[in-house]
Amino acid sequence: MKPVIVVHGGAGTIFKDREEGYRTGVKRAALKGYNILKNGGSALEAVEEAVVVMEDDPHFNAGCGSVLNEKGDVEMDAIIMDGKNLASGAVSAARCIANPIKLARLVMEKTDHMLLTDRGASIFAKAQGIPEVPGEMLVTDRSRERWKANLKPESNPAVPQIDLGTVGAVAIDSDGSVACATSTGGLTNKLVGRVGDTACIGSGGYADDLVGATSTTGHGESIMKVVLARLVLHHMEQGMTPEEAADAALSYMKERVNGHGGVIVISKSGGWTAKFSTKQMSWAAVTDGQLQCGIYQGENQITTVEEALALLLN
Ligand SMILES: NC(=O)C[C@H](N)C(=O)O
Repeated sequence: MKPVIVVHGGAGTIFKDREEGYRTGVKRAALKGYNILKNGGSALEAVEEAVVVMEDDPHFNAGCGSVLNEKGDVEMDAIIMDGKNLASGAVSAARCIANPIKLARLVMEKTDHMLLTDRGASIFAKAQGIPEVPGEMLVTDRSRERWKANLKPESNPAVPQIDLGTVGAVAIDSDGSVACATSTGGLTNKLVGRVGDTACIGSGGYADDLVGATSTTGHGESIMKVVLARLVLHHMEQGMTPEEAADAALSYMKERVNGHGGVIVISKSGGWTAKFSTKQMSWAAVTDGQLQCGIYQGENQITTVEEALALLLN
């Protein structure tokens, strides 16, 4: 099987001055994951590392760069899933760690559980030797400004949600195994303790070697109502291509609950797509030595991996 990785940097509206940062970020993440796959690494490893790259990049709403809750704090959700055996691990309302996706993987591998939240996630992180980082280190000037602006009585609650920026990855490795990973700071000015779609299996992501894998982004409460990731896979089980399945699931979410978002999808045969019902979604994919990337509907910039690497290193 030819390895493939697809990543997203969130669905929503990306402001012009931030486009380049998003493009570079998703390309870097996809190349990192692809390199792992090319060297015989597993899909699970590839999606985790790709997500770590974006959690560490302050452009994205995950890890450093996460949006702030109503109290001005970062609380993060993340999930990882292995298509081989349907194992998954997740954390919600996780605080003061750099890479929630790593903690999610430890939940999967070191506990009998699938989701740890808030204080429990912190206790577990400490027990696993994950360094605590001061919450402030995850906060960018931009997220603080937006948080403050949204506290003003005249602020429009719909506006803060337009540039989302959750991150995710799906991959298939040379053994034909699939995996997904998704990580987010959630929604700006959310209530303390709000658990979003990202931490919930079937909503924020799903992976099954018998079908394929999906990672989602968008309005979490809508995604949870339609269990978006599992819905995409359900459509593929019924014979749809990744593209048809993504379109059908996103249309259903729009029509049924007026929800918008995006998905990246990979099938068990290596077919893939990146689709969104928002104005934009940053995404990148690597397969066959070729990197593809886009932000706008219908956009697909294609370069060779060598060209992309040369540009990124400059
Ligand atoms: N940016 C996003 O995708 C937000 C995320 N789905 C949430 O609602 O927590």
